[in-house]
Amino acid sequence: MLYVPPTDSSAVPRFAGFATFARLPRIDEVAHADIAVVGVPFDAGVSYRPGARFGPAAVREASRLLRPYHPGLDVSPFASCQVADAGDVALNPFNIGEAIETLQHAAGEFAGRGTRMVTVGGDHTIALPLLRAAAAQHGPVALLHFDAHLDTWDTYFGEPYTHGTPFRRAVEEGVLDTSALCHVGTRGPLYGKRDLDEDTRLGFGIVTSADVMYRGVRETVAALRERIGERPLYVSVDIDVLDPAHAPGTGTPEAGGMTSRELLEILRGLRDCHLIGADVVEVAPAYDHAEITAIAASHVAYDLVSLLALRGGS
Ligand SMILES: N=C(N)NCCCC(=O)O
Ligand SMILES: [Zn+2]
Ligand SMILES: [Zn+2]
Repeated sequence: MLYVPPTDSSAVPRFAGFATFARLPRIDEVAHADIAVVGVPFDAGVSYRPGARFGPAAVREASRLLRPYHPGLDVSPFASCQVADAGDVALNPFNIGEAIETLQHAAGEFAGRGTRMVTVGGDHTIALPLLRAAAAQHGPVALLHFDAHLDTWDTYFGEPYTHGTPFRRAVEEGVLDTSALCHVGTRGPLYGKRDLDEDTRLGFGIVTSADVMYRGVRETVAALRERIGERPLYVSVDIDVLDPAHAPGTGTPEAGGMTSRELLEILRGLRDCHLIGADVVEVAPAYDHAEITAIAASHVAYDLVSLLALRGGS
């Protein structure tokens, strides 16, 4: 099967032309997309620095240098199935509830067309509607949540739908398989010890940023694979899981984070898992330097696309 490839960077310089993710075709240029990279420029759910609404554009711009073969996974993701850039889902920036509904509906439409999504945010609020849509298709899903933060807090200023609360809502709504949930890269001060107790009660395991350092990537991957098993898996990557040295351009940075090398290697360790969808969120380019964060996020998205592509067009 021949798939519409990205623009050939030896024919058209990679700094020329429209910035689609990895220079992929737009979704309207292909008959069918097996995998779509979807931007969600939305940041009305943030508790500190705003700006993640500009994340998708920055990640696309930073993705021009990606190449078509992934040696770590031994896959050419754009040749093993049709991958396309679906542009952005336009959400109401003044109404979080409506924005969540709109994204859930859009994600359901991708699923209905047989297109798996790698979503580029946007703040972490968007994980909730994406998980709802994933569960509508697969039943409650396993979740690996890469983040400095738990994002299982209850409310902010009395509001239930924020970037600090999506995974508590997801558990309450029954869209997650509570036997297969884990945060990875957690660190930094909390509001109280109760945060951890409540998080455990919701069903989450935690591999902290320090655990990754002490155990190393191999042991970390083994523990995660054990927890996830064969279940349909959703991966949510908050770019602030990386140390601010590796991802300064984000809204709620915390010192002591993982390196981008650790994160990418852990993701590659998930090659045998049944990944059904993923997101990369919280890139806020206004605080970035030399595209460090956007480049890291573009590589994370490329790895997630590659993991999905390992299963071909299915
Ligand atoms: N970056 C995300 N998703 N959440 C951080 C919320 C931390 C806080 O405001 O206390
Ligand atoms: Zn975070
Ligand atoms: Zn988060």
